[in-house]
Amino acid sequence: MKLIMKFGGTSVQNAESVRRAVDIVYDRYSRHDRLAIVISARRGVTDRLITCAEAMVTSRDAAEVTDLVEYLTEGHLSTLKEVAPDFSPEVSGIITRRIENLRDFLYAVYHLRELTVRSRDYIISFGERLNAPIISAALRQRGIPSMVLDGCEAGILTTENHGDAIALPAGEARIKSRLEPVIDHSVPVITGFMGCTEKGVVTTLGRSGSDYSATIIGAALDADEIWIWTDVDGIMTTDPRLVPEARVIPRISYIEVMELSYFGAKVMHSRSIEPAMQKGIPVWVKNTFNPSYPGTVIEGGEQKDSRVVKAITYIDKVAAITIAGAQMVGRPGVARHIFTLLAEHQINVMMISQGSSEANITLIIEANQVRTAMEALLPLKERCVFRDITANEDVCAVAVVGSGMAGMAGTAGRTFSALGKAGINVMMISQGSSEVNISFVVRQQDGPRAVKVLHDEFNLMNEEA
Ligand SMILES: Nc1ncnc2c1ncn2[C@@H]1O[C@H](COP(=O)(O)OP(=O)(O)O)[C@@H](O)[C@H]1O
Ligand SMILES: N[C@@H](CC(=O)OP(=O)(O)O)C(=O)O
Repeated sequence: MKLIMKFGGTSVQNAESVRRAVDIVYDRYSRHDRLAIVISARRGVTDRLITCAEAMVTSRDAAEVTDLVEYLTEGHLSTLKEVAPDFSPEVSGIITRRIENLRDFLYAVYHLRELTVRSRDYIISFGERLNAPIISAALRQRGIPSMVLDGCEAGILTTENHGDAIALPAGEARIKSRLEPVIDHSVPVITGFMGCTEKGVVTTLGRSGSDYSATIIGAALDADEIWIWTDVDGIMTTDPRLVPEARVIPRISYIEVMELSYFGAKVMHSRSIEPAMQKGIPVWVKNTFNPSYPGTVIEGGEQKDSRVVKAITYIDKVAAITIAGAQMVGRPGVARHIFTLLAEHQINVMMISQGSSEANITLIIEANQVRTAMEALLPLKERCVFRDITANEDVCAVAVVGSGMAGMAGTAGRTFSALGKAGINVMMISQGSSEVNISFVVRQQDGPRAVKVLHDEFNLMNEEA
């Protein structure tokens, strides 16, 4: 079978996890599967790269670079020595040179006091670019022929919106022509999270974007299956870190996972489902640390079971922007002005609610975009399009997801009466037109409890509905 396997940050974060990943690849290789491997940066590395790059704009003496270089060198080279001793001299040269290149780039940001979106993407792509040579060497150490390709070399072509780029259909033929001949004789290790524009400028696909890399490649190669290897047994009824009784969902539909990931289920990147869905390729989510467990399969069709609700998600890094004023009532074009300005500033609106009197509109956006959104919209206030604009960062969004709720009365009633009984005040409600989710906003401190209350209400910890 033609199989794409993606290993997330925890699955490649040290020698022990790399060995497990290599065992998994070896198992499929010895069954004569045609394989392409997509890897993430080691856990924590992307965060460190972002912090250091941002610090360079104001840093006093760029001392952060020295710390980062030490951290990256120590972590990567020690793992390399353990998992691929025969290849260590050759590959450590590649890694050291790459770290030097990164260091020079960070110093350039420090001297220029400017971090452009392009530079930021280039810098944060180093997490994957430092890791891929290690995984590939570890495969060769195990007798598996392997080579490294970065996302750009693999043919992933993207839009120019840095930090959250989207794959362009034109990349599909390119990926196919570059990778098909390779997988006949080798197991390529491809850096996740990155692609490039038509002009060859490096872009990144958004946090957790390696899942997306895997499905872009899987779709372009018409893979039989895509396997996402992570640190939990599959997609669960909610984040197990929030509710330890959470249970693995054996089968779930593409649409349901899209909703789950959009509303914060970190286990899959929200855009990663679409390429697989378009080609009808099953995506399995599996645990690197428990590989014999079947995991979750994400497929087409309704995957209806007796349950109306399959999972609850929670996203805490959001903010509510409320725009109010009687002058908006009955006046066409106000919403257009607002959304055009937000789009021009690359602000993604996650939820919208408009009061029936039309005197106010509330938008939920990512918390780190609040300042940009306020600055973008203020000119409308000055032009008296509305009276007032406020931001509330003490909020979080919760979503109840399940395709079974479409056309079934009662889910919203049960959801809100359970929250009411628990004394949780709901500040805003929205239901997607697909009727696969009901999402709502509560105060940040109520979020985890709302998830727990609903997980209990819909009896999600038990196998039977
Ligand atoms: N519904 C869910 N099902 C499974 N995991 C979830 C869910 N919601 C959130 N998570 C979290 O997602 C984590 C896996 O995502 P991530 O840390 O990005 O892994 P990786 O580094 O392998 O890509 C899990 O450890 C879990 O805490
Ligand atoms: N390194 C990227 C991409 C990624 O997909 O990571 P993970 O697979 O660990 O979620 C990030 O941290 O966002």
